[in-house]
Amino acid sequence: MELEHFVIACLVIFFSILIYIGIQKSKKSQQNKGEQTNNIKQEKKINNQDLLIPISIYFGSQQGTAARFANQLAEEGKEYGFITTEIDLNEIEFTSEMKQGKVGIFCMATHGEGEPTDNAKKFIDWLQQPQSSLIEYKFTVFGLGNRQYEHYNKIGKLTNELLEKQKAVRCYKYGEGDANSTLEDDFIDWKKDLWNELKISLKDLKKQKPESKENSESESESETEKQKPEDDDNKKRNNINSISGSSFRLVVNDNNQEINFDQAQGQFDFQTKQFLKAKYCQVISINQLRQNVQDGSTLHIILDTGREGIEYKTAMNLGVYPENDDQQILDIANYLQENLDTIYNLELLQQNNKAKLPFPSPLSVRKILKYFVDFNGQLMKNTIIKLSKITNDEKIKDQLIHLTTEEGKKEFQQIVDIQKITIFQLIQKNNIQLNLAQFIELCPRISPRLFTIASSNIKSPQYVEIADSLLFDDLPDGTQKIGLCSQYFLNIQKKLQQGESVKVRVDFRESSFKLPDDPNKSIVMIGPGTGVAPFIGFLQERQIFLQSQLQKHNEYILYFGCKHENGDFIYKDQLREFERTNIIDQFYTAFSRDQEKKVYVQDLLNKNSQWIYNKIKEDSIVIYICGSTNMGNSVQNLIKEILIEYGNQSPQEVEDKIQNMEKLKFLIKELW
Ligand SMILES: Cc1cc2nc3c(=O)[nH]c(=O)nc-3n(C[C@H](O)[C@H](O)[C@H](O)COP(=O)(O)O)c2cc1C
Repeated sequence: MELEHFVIACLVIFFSILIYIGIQKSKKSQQNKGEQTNNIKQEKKINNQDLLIPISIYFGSQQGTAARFANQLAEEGKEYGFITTEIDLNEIEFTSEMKQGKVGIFCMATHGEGEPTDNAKKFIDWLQQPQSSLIEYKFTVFGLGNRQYEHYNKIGKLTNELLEKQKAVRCYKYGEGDANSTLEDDFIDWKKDLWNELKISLKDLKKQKPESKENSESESESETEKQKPEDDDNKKRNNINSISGSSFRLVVNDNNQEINFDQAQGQFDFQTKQFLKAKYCQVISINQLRQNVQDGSTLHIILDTGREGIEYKTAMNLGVYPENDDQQILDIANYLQENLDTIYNLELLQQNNKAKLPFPSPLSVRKILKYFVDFNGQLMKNTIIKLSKITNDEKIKDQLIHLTTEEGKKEFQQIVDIQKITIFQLIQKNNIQLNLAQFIELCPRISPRLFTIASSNIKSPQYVEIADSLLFDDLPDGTQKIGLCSQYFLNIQKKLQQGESVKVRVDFRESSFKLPDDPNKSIVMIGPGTGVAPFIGFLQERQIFLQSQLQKHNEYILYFGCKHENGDFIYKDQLREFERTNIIDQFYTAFSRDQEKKVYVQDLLNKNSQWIYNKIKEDSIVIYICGSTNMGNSVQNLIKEILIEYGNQSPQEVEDKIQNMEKLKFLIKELW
């Protein structure tokens, strides 16, 4: 009997322990889940009624990342009860926007060689002058840069320093991110406490009443809904119930009339605005520039700018707006249960005069997907979070959120960095049901791809030439992923071969590569691979110049490098002809893999170090470096070593000398 009691007592204790462990485990897992959600949403939100402080989120962006970050902050800020508006720095009057009582968050990318983006140039100039309006203005800055560049995040840092110098008041710490590795994580880390700290540091600022202009999103949305009653049938036809935070909806247009891009009016997303300003050029030809394509492929593309309207300059940059592949567009339309020919009108949901449209309308599904939705780009955590809000399947929701957490970091890297999964693949894999408007809101717009023009406007004012080294990523399953623009040009090449006429949308941008004003200055051009492109234009120009000159006053020296003389020696015949006809005075070639010991352009340059030193000392040369950042950094380091060795100068003196050469445009770089 006693034994029986003892056994029962033991069992009770055993099961109690089991139950206790179970409860603790479940508590812990709930806590973990809570923590994950909190990580995403930050410490939760403030009451809309309490705080409606307007915050402007400015961006200096070239290719759209800073604009995307600004948009993300604007959406998040609204969730926290602020009245946030993202603003292109090119579109405002600074003195009236930036003054005491106002708040600005600046997302600033650095471009060129430590330069502001095109849309931030005027702002940086303005900020460098004394501005009394900035006294007591509240600000914070996040810089976007890439550590491979010498002037890492120069513009983010400069904006931050100048605002401080102008006696503006910091309301949150400065942050910056590295596009070479951890940009989005750096951004997430920086903004972790942003909204909660702003809540404290801005508490004394003038608030706006909820019913006044640019209302909070939920209110404006319901207002719009009130204005546009819809029956069920209509709702189905109009297809769209967008994700939370959505700014527009799509309504079927029965007139079947698409908009002509040149007549588009309204306020558009940063990249859509750039797209609409761009112009179409006819493609004349696309040919292979390499001798063999075993190791890769480089295409030579000739475009006709038309006889009037478009003017370009030698070695300018050309922005190409690639289009999505037709088969992919069809697959996506099928998945979204859309007909490619359906034409939609786009209607803003918010009564906000600063809201931006993602594309002009009326427009067909085909064209929306073709021109305005980047579904092939690198997946960002913010996109995955948005996707998790769309699915109703809790398990998938959790899996998606997990990917964006610290614990899911390895999986994220595997899926995004290694497998290079796209947003559409992720949607398909998880069988997530969504509509076209949701898909558009998930994806960024397509960024222009920048090329340095490889022709001279003096030799051929009507025709622009570029070289595109095609981008292929090897995937773990043995297949390859091809870059959007590479696929685009290959598709065009096929169409041309079939006799079709094709146009591409392009714009022209200033570059720092200009020939010296002084015709007596010699130039050293260092451009391995497609880095040789701007020098083709320079050499064409010299050819024309020398035809009318009896005597040369300077020298043109070219350093070119590639893997094999009979493989990837692009522009080979043209360059050899320039050499033969003395358009190039000295031509040095480094074929890195044609002999046992690898040789690069910097090795050849090193052999001529005494000559280079003498010329730098006399200020009689301009050195141009074009190509990869790695190569550019190695060449620049070599120049520093030469100055130290022959000039007997200290490292600091050499740094100053290099800076001065860059300032005087005796050393000009274009690296990517
Ligand atoms: C042509 C080119 C030049 C760049 N120059 C710099 C630079 O000098 N310093 C730097 O920190 N980052 C530089 N970057 C990196 C960009 O700042 C970074 O990629 C950023 O995320 C781009 O933002 P955006 O897409 O808004 O233009 C450069 C990028 C490109 C493509």
